[in-house]
Amino acid sequence: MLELDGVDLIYNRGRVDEVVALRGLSLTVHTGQFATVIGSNGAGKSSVVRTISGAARPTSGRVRIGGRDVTGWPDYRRAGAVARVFDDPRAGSAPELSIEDNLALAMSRGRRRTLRFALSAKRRARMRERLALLGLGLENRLADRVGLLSAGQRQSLTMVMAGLSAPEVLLLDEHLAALDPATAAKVLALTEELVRDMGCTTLMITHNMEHALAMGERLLVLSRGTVIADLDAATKDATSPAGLVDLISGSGDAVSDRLLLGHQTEVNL
Ligand SMILES: Nc1ncnc2c1ncn2[C@@H]1O[C@H](COP(=O)(O)OP(=O)(O)OP(=O)(O)O)[C@@H](O)[C@H]1O
Repeated sequence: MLELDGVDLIYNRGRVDEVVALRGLSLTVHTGQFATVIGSNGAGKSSVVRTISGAARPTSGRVRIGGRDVTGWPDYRRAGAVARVFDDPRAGSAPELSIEDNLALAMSRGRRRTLRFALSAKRRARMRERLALLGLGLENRLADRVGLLSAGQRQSLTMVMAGLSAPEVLLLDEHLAALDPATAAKVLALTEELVRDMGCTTLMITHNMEHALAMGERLLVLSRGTVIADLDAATKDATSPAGLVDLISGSGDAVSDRLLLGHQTEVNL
């Protein structure tokens, strides 16, 4: 279970350029629940992700993972509990290392295990099995350097790597944003499968209203650093992109171009 309790995050506190990115944000995401998060530019989506991953420390409030208070834990200490997939497909893997070595590192992430342990025959079989799920043939290219892969292949690999580290919380931080629409659709389908397979608590940040509505069983709408709407599966199913636009603009936030563009791109496909 992931819990944020009265979290404030203030950047540049006490300076003229002070920004309140999160204000009194409280949120409970139950174990295994898959929630999507949407909001306009500057709503606080990245700040939520950074607060959970440990990249940013809240100014006040608590963060708990699996009942443990991790508020004061830096990101490296949370590595075994939290996996984050970034928008940049290059960010999650080492280009000079082989697919196999990248996966081995992912398996040992946050644990006291050596690379040799990670490369046992059993582990290699598990890698192959996971890669085969992608349907990209990567299971037969274990020795290839990751730098040779396309953006979509690399982001898919990053997703598999995130799963291998067996995190309690998976943060998908606009992980489709840099992919072309066709590749994004493939990685999206894969996301659904991997998240189900991993069974971990998942937050997927997106600018794409269709994706926010279609994925997961809960939708959180952020505005000005707080949750302004928390839709359960049934309400989400009954909500249209136009309804989401109304929710966001009703909160006083401008509906950013990226939200609208994402919507139109999907509609035109
Ligand atoms: N490192 C930082 N220093 C100062 N202000 C910041 C910093 N990071 C974010 N902010 C500000 O905090 C607020 C929330 O930003 P955040 O990046 O969390 O929003 P977001 O919803 O992810 O936006 P976007 O969709 O545009 O990426 C914004 O006003 C932003 O300008």
